[in-house]
Amino acid sequence: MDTQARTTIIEPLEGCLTGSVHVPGDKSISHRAVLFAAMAEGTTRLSGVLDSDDVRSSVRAVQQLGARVALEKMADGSLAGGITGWGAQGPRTPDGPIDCGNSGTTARLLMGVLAPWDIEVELTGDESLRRRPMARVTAPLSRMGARFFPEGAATLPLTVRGTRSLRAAKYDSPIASAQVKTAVLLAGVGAEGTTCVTEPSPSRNHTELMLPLFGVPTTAASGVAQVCGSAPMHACEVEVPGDPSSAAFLACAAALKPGSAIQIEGVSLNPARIGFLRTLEQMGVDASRRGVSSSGKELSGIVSVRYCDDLHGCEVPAEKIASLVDEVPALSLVAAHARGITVFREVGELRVKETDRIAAVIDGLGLLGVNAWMDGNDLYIEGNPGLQVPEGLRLSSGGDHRLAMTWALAGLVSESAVVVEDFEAVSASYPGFLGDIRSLVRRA
Ligand SMILES: O=C(O)C1=C[C@@H](OP(=O)(O)O)[C@@H](O)[C@H](O)C1
Ligand SMILES: C=C(OP(=O)(O)O)C(=O)O
Repeated sequence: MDTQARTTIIEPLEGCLTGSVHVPGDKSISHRAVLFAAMAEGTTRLSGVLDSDDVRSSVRAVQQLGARVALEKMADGSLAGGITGWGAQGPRTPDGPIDCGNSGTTARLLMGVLAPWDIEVELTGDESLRRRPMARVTAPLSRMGARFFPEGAATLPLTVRGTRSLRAAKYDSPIASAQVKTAVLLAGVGAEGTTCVTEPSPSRNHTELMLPLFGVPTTAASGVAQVCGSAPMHACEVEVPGDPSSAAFLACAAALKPGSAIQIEGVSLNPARIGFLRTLEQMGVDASRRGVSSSGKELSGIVSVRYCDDLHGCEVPAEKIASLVDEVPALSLVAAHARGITVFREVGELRVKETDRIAAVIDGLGLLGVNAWMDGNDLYIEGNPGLQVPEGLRLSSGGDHRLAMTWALAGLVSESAVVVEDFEAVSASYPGFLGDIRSLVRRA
């Protein structure tokens, strides 16, 4: 690998992928573990926390708000240690704005964390985060009594003004978003009465599974997530399993690289997160999972994936998109190598992630010689079995970690190198991606 002026040359893998690997901690669960520990009374012990730029944004934020963080880097690269929360005393007013960096989860969840306190905090982020929609969270929180400035602000920077007299709410979310659901539920933890959220299809449920560990009465049944406030949160122990969204990149690599057969160990097998395995299976891939342990109600285990020499297109229905929302770029690359057409229904949300991932996938696959298009909010990909990347191909991540890994994958499984601009964006979620994938290479 050569790095020059923010471009990285990704050389093809010199052999198939075999053996076992552990992926780093789950990003969604790490954010929640850090934020909930900061909200709680006492010292929460955490292990397996992902050390990435996005999670560091959450860690810095809670430090600015008065939580005491004593996390250390472990030999396996994870963070472990204690976080002593502000508990009943509440967060303190930070010295200046809180910079959420590139992390949508940090910004949106913090709004819910701050809403039930008499505090004014300015939130901001990098160029990408300052373009992303925030009204989806400010609207329900405003109905509960929180205020946001400038009045009507729909993007960062904005100032949250919370209130101790926050009202509980019943919120029928128009989108399946775990960030929206979590922000409302966290606000509800500090409001008197029952706060509940419904959504059009199930989004990831890590919040509902973790809040009871911190002593918050929480239920989730028949599509309704509910908390009873106001509830004091107390310290507990949280063990973070491996990230299925990171595992998905290794799984897609194994499915595409001839001769490969890998096991990914210690991965979260939360059904709301492993839609990518079902989609790979539908495309003909031998992909399986085996649960071996659990932390609280989060199951984790081993994912096994083998190379597939007869990939075929499939249809992913709208109600399954939330279970693989961050994996659509990587799965699109697999679809680009498959026979026939793959369609991902109702993926309009991808337009407002770190980049417009729809435009990026269509443009990037176009440069690979693969036809992809949108019809309404459905993404279509017409695969090309035997696809090889053209010599000298240059693709840009646009600063988006999922695209950095998707375009790297295009080169890793091909016969020619690919130049990826701004590959460093991987540090948002999976700084060790290239090292992990190369650790699986066995020369023929
Ligand atoms: O709650 C979370 O941890 C996340 C929810 C999803 O976003 P939305 O809530 O916007 O769907 C996902 O894309 C993001 O990577 C993490
Ligand atoms: C969309 C993502 O994260 P966030 O919304 O936290 O920036 C992602 O990790 O792909």
